[in-house]
Amino acid sequence: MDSSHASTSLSGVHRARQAFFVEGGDPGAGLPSHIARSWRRCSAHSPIADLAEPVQRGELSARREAASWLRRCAEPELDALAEHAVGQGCVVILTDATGLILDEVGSPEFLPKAHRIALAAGVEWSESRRGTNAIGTALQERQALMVLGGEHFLARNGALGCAAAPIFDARGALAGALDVSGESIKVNEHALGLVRLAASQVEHRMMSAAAALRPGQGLLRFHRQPGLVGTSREALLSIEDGLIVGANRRALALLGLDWSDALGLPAARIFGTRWERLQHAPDRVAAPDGRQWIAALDTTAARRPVAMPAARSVPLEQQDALDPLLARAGRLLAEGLSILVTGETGSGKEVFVRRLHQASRRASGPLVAVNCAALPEGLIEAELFGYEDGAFTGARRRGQAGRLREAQGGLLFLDEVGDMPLAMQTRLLRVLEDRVVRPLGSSREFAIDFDLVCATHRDLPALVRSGGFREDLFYRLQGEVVAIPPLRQRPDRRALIQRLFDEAGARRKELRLTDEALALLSAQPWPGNVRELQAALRRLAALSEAGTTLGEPELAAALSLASCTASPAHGEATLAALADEAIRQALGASHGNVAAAARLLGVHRSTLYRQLARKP
Ligand SMILES: Nc1ncnc2c1ncn2[C@@H]1O[C@H](COP(=O)(O)OP(=O)(O)OP(=O)(O)O)[C@@H](O)[C@H]1O
Repeated sequence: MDSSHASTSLSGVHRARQAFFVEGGDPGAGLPSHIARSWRRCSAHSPIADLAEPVQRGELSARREAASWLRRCAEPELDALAEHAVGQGCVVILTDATGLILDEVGSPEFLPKAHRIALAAGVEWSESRRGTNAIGTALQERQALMVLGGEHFLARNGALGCAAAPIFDARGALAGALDVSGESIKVNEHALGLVRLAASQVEHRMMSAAAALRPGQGLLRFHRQPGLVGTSREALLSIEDGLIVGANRRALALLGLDWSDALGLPAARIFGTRWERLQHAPDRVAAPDGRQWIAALDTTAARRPVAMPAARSVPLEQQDALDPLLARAGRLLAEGLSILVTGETGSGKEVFVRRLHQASRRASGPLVAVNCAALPEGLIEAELFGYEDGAFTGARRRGQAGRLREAQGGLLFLDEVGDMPLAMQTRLLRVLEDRVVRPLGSSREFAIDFDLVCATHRDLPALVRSGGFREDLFYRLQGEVVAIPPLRQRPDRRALIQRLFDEAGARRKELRLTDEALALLSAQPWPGNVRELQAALRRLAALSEAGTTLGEPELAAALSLASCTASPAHGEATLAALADEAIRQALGASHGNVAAAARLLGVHRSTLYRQLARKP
């Protein structure tokens, strides 16, 4: 906004304040619509205190720790914006998703003034606490915007000018906001453009660094312009098992989708089946709808040791009921014990392991995940222990270090360890005892050093009793057993349902759940646990009209839920029969191809293998 525009709007704002605050009427047309909306929201709130206190220092440290991933990824942008801010006599601010100021840098001349109006670390600048202001209003409106002078709800902030942009994670949840603040006349469209660009660069960094940490996830980078692929202006999609599990805003803008449409969509729907053959080098792809893209796929990131930027503790997910388990497992892991994570399918075992790694002393090392159930028996040995040149004929001629050596200095995650063949168990035990590995066909041994976490949905003690799992390996693996509770038993399931619903598109569409609807959802048996819940909530959000409040009838119309009074045993039996029928149909439609059937069903391949193994 140039200064002439600013002065015109100044008189407009003056009239609007008079109309709204003095005469109690409508602010009128002279005011940007987001400001008028915000004023109305603020006057509906309980009175906003004129003064604001920062949270206690200990609380601020905890909030910074909780947002450490965001802070690390935002550091380069904060530095770059600070250069601009100092020159302009402004400050740059990073907040968390509630609007609490985590970091503030900038002009020594403006900082003391900023502090006088509580624009300081530890103060929450949400709309409900500070009235209309760029941070709180940008978070509320989910868009970059400016709030200048008298547009602030509180008169005491009337000399201030702020431009802020929200920062989103790959699933559309708010992660925080970036803001430039100064005297009103110093903040203009240029500052707004800078924070908007900086926020999208932070999102790009968060998403590409997180994808590199997530085993089994591919990062599809694309654009219409070849020169932009590989830069921070590219569009990004995270893909797991053929389904889109994350997107940045550029990807959504290019595809004309929003998060609730994109998440869960098969990547083939957008790029055709050709996307699976994409490589790291950008290539041309013709989409089924005729559009042309330049795209590249990073799938190797999780396979090779990944250097995270100086990561120490990076709790990617929000705090939840599993935190005490996480802290305990982290301490034992640091003492060199192995952790065995058990839990039903979809309960969040892999998410737990990812968080454990990120909070561990080995967070800057790789996280290498091996799904023992998904590997064909003949290949598991080579995959784990590696092989020397010439150990195989044909296509696999070049040697390979093996997953154990790839995990050097980091964490090795053996998923579905209960499905490991007995011969492999013997070999693994020897490697763990001796801490050296000898690749197939090699005469050399390599020292190994990593933390070990295993997971299984199977009853390992029962397997040991039936001779399917080695007892000595069992004791070696379970330094500690962490049992992830099924969703139906989690004490925080209401909060989890609410959070996942918000992330599934409900916040954006302003959808609300009544208490009864929340109770009904939390009373469901959810045999597929968080995975099933997530899919149901996405469906619910997608099918609902924006702005509606959803009660039991709306839920019943959108989802086929077990009624609260149905006995769990009956509910589970019916669900099992439904699941069997769905599997039969999906396998038929995909001509027996299990990976394709899993994609059709929207479940992980290993889950389907397991279901099939269970069937008589
Ligand atoms: N705390 C959480 N917050 C958000 N999403 C979660 C959480 N826990 C699990 N999920 C989601 O639920 C799904 C299943 O989680 P995950 O893969 O970790 O389960 P799992 O127990 O390893 O499943 P399986 O045994 O079938 O491999 C994933 O899409 C994951 O993102």
